[in-house]
Amino acid sequence: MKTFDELFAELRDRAANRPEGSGTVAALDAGVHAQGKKVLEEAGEVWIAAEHESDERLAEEVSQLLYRVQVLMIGRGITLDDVYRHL
Ligand SMILES: N=c1c2ncn([C@@H]3O[C@H](COP(=O)(O)OP(=O)(O)OP(=O)(O)O)[C@@H](O)[C@H]3O)c2ncn1[C@@H]1O[C@H](COP(=O)(O)O)[C@@H](O)[C@H]1O
Repeated sequence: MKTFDELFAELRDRAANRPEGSGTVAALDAGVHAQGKKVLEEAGEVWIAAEHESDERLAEEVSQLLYRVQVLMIGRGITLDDVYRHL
């Protein structure tokens, strides 16, 4: 179990250290266009799960959307503070 902030720190570490086999490194290397498509794809899956699937499936899809949003943020070089100041 990890929090949103802990996942972000972990992904930034992946970006900095580029361990072999990391899906995050591959997603970052794919560029912002591909990262954006993943965000949209996962958002659609969240919507479908919310209307038609179980709470557990919905929670899983939300977790994947949060991951994809964080990858996009790191790809563009923005931080959690950049976002939090708008909340
Ligand atoms: N939380 C996630 C996470 N959520 C989603 N995903 C990726 O997103 C995929 C699911 O999304 P899709 O629906 O697009 O599935 P898919 O089309 O089958 O996947 P792809 O072929 O597109 O990769 C998963 O198979 C993972 O590749 C994640 N990948 C990694 N994490 C966490 O990120 C951290 C770093 O991971 P690595 O970079 O892989 O070491 C670890 O803590 C992981 O648990």
